[in-house]
Amino acid sequence: MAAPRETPPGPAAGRASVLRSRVGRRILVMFLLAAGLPVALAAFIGYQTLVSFLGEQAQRSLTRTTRDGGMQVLGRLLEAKSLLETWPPLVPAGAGADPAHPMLAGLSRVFRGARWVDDQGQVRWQVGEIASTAVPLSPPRPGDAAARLLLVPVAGAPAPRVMLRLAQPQGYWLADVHPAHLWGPLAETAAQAHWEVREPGGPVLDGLRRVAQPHPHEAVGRWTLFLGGEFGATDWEFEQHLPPVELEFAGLPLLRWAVQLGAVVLLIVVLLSLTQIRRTLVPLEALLDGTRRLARRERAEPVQVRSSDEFGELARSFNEMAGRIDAQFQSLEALGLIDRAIVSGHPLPEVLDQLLRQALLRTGAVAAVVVRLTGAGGPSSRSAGRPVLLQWRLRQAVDGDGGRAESVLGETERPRFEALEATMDWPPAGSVAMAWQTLLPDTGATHWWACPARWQASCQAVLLLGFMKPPGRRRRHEACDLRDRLAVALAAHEREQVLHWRAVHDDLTGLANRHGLNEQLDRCLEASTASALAVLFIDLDHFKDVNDSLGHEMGDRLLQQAAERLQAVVPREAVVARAGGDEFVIVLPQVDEGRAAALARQLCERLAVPFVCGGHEHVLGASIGVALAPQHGVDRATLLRHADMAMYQAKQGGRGRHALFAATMDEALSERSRLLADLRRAVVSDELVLHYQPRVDARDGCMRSAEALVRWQHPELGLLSPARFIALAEESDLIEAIGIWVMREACAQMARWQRQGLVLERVSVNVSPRQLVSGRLVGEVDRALADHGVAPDRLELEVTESLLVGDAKQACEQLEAVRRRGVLIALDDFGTGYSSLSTLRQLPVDVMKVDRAFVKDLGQDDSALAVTRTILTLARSLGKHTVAEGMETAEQADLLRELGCDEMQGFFFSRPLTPAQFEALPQFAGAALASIG
Ligand SMILES: Nc1nc2c(ncn2[C@@H]2O[C@H](COP(=O)(O)OP(=O)(O)OP(=O)(O)O)[C@@H](O)[C@H]2O)c(=O)[nH]1
Repeated sequence: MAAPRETPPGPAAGRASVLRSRVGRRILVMFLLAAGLPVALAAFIGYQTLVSFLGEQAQRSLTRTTRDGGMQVLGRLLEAKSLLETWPPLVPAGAGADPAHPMLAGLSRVFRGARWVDDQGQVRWQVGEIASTAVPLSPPRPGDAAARLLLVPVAGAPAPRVMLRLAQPQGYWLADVHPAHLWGPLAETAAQAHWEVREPGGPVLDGLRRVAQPHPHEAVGRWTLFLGGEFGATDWEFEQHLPPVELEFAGLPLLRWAVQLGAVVLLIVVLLSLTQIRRTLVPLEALLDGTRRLARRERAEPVQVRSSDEFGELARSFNEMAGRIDAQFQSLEALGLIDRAIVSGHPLPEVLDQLLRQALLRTGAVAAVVVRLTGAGGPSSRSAGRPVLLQWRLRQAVDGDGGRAESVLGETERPRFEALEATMDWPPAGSVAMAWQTLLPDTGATHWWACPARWQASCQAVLLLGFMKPPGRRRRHEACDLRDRLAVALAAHEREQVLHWRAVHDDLTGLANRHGLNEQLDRCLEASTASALAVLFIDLDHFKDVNDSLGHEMGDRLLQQAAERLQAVVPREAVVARAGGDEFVIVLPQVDEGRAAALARQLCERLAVPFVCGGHEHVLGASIGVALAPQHGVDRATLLRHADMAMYQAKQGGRGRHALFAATMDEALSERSRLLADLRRAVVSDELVLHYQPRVDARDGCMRSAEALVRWQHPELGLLSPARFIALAEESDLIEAIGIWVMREACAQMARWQRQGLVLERVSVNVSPRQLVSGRLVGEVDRALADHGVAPDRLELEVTESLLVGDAKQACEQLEAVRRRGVLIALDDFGTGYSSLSTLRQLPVDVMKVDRAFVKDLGQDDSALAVTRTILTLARSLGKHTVAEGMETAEQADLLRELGCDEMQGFFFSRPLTPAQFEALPQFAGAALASIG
């Protein structure tokens, strides 16, 4: 293929390009070969035939002239013979003496010499010279021919002498034939040819001058002269050699003629072929150029081929195809622009406007309208569920602004739109004008075509196109393409909206999530620079218990109910969000402190109303912290943090209430966070220590066991009691790690004492309900006992009644498992809880500890004595071992002993002691402790 050229070829360029085109050259060469070869072949064959014919002719003529030459030589011989015959047999008198005798003159012209020899062999007469030495002078023998030619070689001569012997009645003639006379006829033509005369196989006879260098291709004419009859001699062979020049010259005109003819033929062929090639190539070039332009996606100019043959037909088809492809390119380009706008997330109105413009341009419509049927404006929109006349554009203002009314159509329009398949003349002619048409300016359309844009089987929208006359198939096809884009654009927009909605909303409650809260709070803060704004941080009280006791599903339902209650209470303009877990945040724009506090109170009351879930009532309540902008903060983070602090304060203050943020809270909370961080470090860096408080047998005052109590040796604050950090640990989940550490350390200490020979029956440690919730208690107990080689019955675990609030079943199962190993379980703070007797009865406990609240009033308050008695009686009736704690006086000890308590513990006997102090107790050896208080 020819290399692509940039300039489009005109007719002149088309002509010039005939020889530049490879195809053109190839065809031309083919034509030339097709015509030239036969001409050349014919010329060659003709020439050869002619040359051969002329050669034959020449040969024939040569043979003829050779024969003529031979015949002339024969004539000379005959002349010589007749001359001798006419000579008288006797030498005429005086003849020999007179050299001017006319006979002698004739004789000397023919012979070089002649001699008459008589019968006796006497030379009677001689004229001229005869080479007598070389001549056999023998007389003719009888029977010899009268005339005889003799060839007499002469030393040094180029040819033998030709002698003629003629017998006469009294003698004979011997004459030496003059070579000039004999070979004269041949010598006349010696300028063009040369002759050779010889006897067969003999030497050359003629003695004529020879061409020095014979021509290699000379022509030769041969003829044999019979001499046997007349002269009794051997035949002479005549050869005439002629150079070939004459023959070639004879063929030249023909050659010239043939060349000229061939040239004329070739010229005609070239002209004809060029004409034909041009007729083929010019349309081909035009088509090729058209194809290239099409490939370059340049605007398709029709290919100009003015002929009615196949090329004309091809050009017409090509133009048609190019037109279609061009239209498709443009369509694809337009669709590509729309696609790009969709993919790059351009705003929906922009995408729709682009689409409507293209609809007008590509379909020839005078009006293009989008009616949206689904998702129009989101669930809260006034148009929800009703068709919306979303956007339109008219041909008469294609470059101006389009219309974007978002006009909501009547509910009755929906079924009409939904029932649509792509239809022409919709609504049918003559029907009442549709409501949507009245919302548009005058479009001038006489026919409407509706294309329903479906997405996942639901009709999202309808693209309505108004025409002046019914559109053709191609235009309808274009409309369908645009309709598909419309479906995609709307679906993408909707998906975007859903994704955004999901990103800023909480799935469970439908409220704003933390991201949504951040967005909206920022927006409110921007809008309320001048006015006040309140942030309410709400945390449900003891919500975890609901989860633990009823499961997460119930917890979820309860969160939903709480969210509904919040929304029902707050004003319309408030933002309600779920910040996470059981935490909600309400942003109240334009409220003062009093209004915010009143609303917080109202919310507390509302949330304190029991929730009904799963057929049961649940009392929850909430703690609310209130922070106000601008006095408590002007940015989102500060306001939320301060509201959270206030909420914490409300929790600390007893829950079910609200608290307004105060600057001091910040201080307290900062300290709390510092302490929490220190505690986290303390657990891993051995800052915790155990002190042991002896427990004394009420009967004999001997120390039987001890309670391990944790202390924190803070590097800066000194030794801290559990009251300073256990609550913090409980809130932060550090309690489990602390509980495990306490149990392991107590076992380790027991093992050390054991190795020292110090005997203690049991050590008791406190177990947090959270240790039971985690489900790891049994494993940790096993590991602690095994690691330190302590018998299970030397360990006692103290639990509180609060374990029954959560998943009591799981807690009891774990305690039962521990108990089966021989470890004792003590119920701490017995009497302060609310457990029913039947529940208590089922608890897997061995020991019941009477709370110090009852013990401390013994001897001062009769009711305390009554309660303590009841508790001890109850415990005994259940078969439990009893321990009373908080013993501070001897009176209390006496009373408890009287009431039948098994063991006692308190300052009266001993404060909690370090291991070293504990080891130093003399009672460790079994003495009564009563005396050491
Ligand atoms: N059902 C349910 N529970 C959740 C969800 N998100 C968090 N929680 C639980 O909600 C509880 C919130 O814990 P806290 O607020 O610390 O516990 P609380 O019992 O309310 O304690 P106070 O706030 O001190 O009264 C945790 O147990 C979480 O596991 C949720 O989406 N659904």
